[in-house]
Amino acid sequence: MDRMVLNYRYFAFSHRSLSSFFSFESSIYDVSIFNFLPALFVIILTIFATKFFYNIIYNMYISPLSKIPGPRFSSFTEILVSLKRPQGRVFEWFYSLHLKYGSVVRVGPKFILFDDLEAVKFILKDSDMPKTPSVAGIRAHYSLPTLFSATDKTFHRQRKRILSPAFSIKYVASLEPLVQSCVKSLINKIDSHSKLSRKSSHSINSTSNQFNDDSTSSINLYQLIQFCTLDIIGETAFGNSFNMVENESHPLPMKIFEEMKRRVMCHTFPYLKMFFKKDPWCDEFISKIVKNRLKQNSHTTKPRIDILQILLNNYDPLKQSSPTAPVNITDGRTMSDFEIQDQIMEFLVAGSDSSAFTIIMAIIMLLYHPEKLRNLRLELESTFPELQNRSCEQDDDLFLPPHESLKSLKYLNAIIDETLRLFPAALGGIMRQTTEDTIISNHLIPKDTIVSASLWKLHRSKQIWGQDVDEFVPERWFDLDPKIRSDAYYPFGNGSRLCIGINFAIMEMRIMLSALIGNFEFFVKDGMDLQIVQFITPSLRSKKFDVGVTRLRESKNNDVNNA
Ligand code: HEM
Repeated sequence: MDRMVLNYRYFAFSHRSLSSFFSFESSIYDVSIFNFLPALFVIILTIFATKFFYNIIYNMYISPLSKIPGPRFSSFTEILVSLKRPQGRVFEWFYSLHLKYGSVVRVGPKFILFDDLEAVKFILKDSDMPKTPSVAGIRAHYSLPTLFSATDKTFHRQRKRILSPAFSIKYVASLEPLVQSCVKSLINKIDSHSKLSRKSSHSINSTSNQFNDDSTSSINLYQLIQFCTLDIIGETAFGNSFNMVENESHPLPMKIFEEMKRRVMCHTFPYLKMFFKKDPWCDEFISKIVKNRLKQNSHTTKPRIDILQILLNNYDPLKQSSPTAPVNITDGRTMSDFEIQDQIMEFLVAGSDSSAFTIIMAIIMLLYHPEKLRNLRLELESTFPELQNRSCEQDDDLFLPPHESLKSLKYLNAIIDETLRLFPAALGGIMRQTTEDTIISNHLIPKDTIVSASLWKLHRSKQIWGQDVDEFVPERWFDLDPKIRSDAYYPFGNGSRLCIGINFAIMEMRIMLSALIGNFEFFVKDGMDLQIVQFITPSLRSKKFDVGVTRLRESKNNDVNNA
C-alpha cells in the first residue's frame, strides 16, 4: 500500500513537473521552431541532395556496373527506357545500343543487356533467376500474380503445375479438330473474298505479287489471322469460339491492345495513373465467359476439361474477391474470382497475339521472297497430291491438312523457325533479376540488378548465324548445328519459364500457314506500313496487312493464260 502511495506520489510529481516543463518551455519552443525551420529545411535538403548526388556518383564511377558501357545518362537513370516505352520501339533502341557498345550494355543504373551466347544461356537456362518485379506492371492489380507475371518461385511452380495438363502434347493433340474448325472458317471467309475479287475488275500482276487496287476485294489479312487465333483460344480454352472470323469484326483485339498499353503506361508512369482510365469492356467480356460456363456446368455432371474448367476447379470462394484486400501470394494453387478473370485475360493475350504475329510475319516474308513461297508450295503439293488436281469452282475443295502430316514437312517447319528467329515475340528481350552478386560475361553483377537476354540481337548474330543473318533463309535450318538451335535460339524462352503454349502454338501455326499458302495466292498492296511495335506482345503498328487474294488454282490458270 505504502509502495502504491509512493508510486502515485512519484507519478503525481513527475507528471506535474513534466507539464510545468512543457508549459514553461512551450513559448520558447514556439519561438525557436520558427527560427530553426529554414535551417531544418536546409539540413533535410542537404541530406537529400547529398544522397541524390552520391547515388549519381556511385552509379557513374563506383558501382561494379560503372565499367559496363552504355549511354552516359543511363548510368544514373532509367528515364531513357521509360521515354522510349510508350512508342513501343524499345527493342529497336536496345538493338542499336548493342551495335554501338557491344555485347554487354548498361541501360539503367541497375539494368544490363546481354547478347552473347553464354550469358543468355546462363540467364535463361542455367541460373533460373526470377522475373523482375516490373513484370507486375502487366497484372490487373499489383498484388495479384498470374502464371506469366509471377515472380515468386513457389507461386509460379504451383500455378504452372495446375495449368500444365491443359498443355500436354497429348491434350493439345486432342484439340486439333477444334483448331481445324476455326481455320476452316478462316479459309472459307478468305475464299468468299476471293470470289468477290473474281467479280471485281481490278488487275493483279501475279508474277510480281503486286496489287494496286483499292477495291473492296482487298482483305486485312493480319486482322483475320488475329481473329482466327482468338477464335481458336476461345474454342479450345474457354469452350466457345468468339466467331470473330465469321462476323469479320469484333472489338476484342483492339480492347485487349488498349488495356495492355494502359497497364504498361500505368507501370511506366505510376504518378500519372489517374489519367490512364480503365475501360471496363474486357472485364465485362471475360465475366460473361465465366458466367456462361457456370450456367453450362449447372446442366451437366461431366464438364468439359479445358483451361477455363481448370481455373474454375481451383476457385476458392474464401480468397479475397477484391484486389484491394491483402493476398497470400505464395499460394498459386487456388484462385479468387478476380484472379481467374486476370488469368483468362493473360491467356487471351499470350495465346493469340504471339501466334498471330508470327503467322503474319511468315506470310509477309514469303510474299516478299517468292522463290521461298514456291518452295513451300512444291513441298505441300508433293505431300498432298490432291492439291494439284483441285478446281476452284468447288466450295468444298479447300485444302485443310491434318497436323500429323505437317509435323515432318521440312520446309514448312524451317519457315516457322526462320520467322521466329528473325521476329521472336520477345523482341525487347527476356528480363530476369539477380538474387545475389553474380558473375555474368566476366562482369560482377550485384544483387537486384535487372539482366536482360537480348534475343533479337542474339538471333541476328553474324558470328553464330553467318553473314546472311538478316536475310530470310529457311534453308539454313536444314543442316544447322544442333548446338546453335539449343543454345542460340530462344523464341519460346527457356528453363522453368518456357512458354506453356509451345506445343499448341506450333500446331496452330503449321495448320494455319499451310492452309493459307495451300489455298490462296495473296497480292501485296503498295506502300504498306510494316513497322513493328511491341508493348507486351509485338504487333504491326498499323494493325493492317491489306492484300488482294485469289484461289490458287485460279491464279495458276491465269498464269497459263497470260503466258
Ligand atoms: C508463336 C507463339 C508464341 C510465342 C513466340 C511465345 C513466346 C513466349 C515466350 C518467349 C515466353 C517466355 C517469357 C519469359 O520467360 O519471360 C512465353 C511464356 C508464356 N506463354 Fe507463350 N508464346 C507463344 C504462344 C503462346 C500460346 C499459344 C499460349 C497459350 C495458349 C502462351 C502462353 C504463355 C504463358 C502462359 C507463358 C508464361 C509461362 C511461365 O511463365 O511459366 N504462349 N511465351
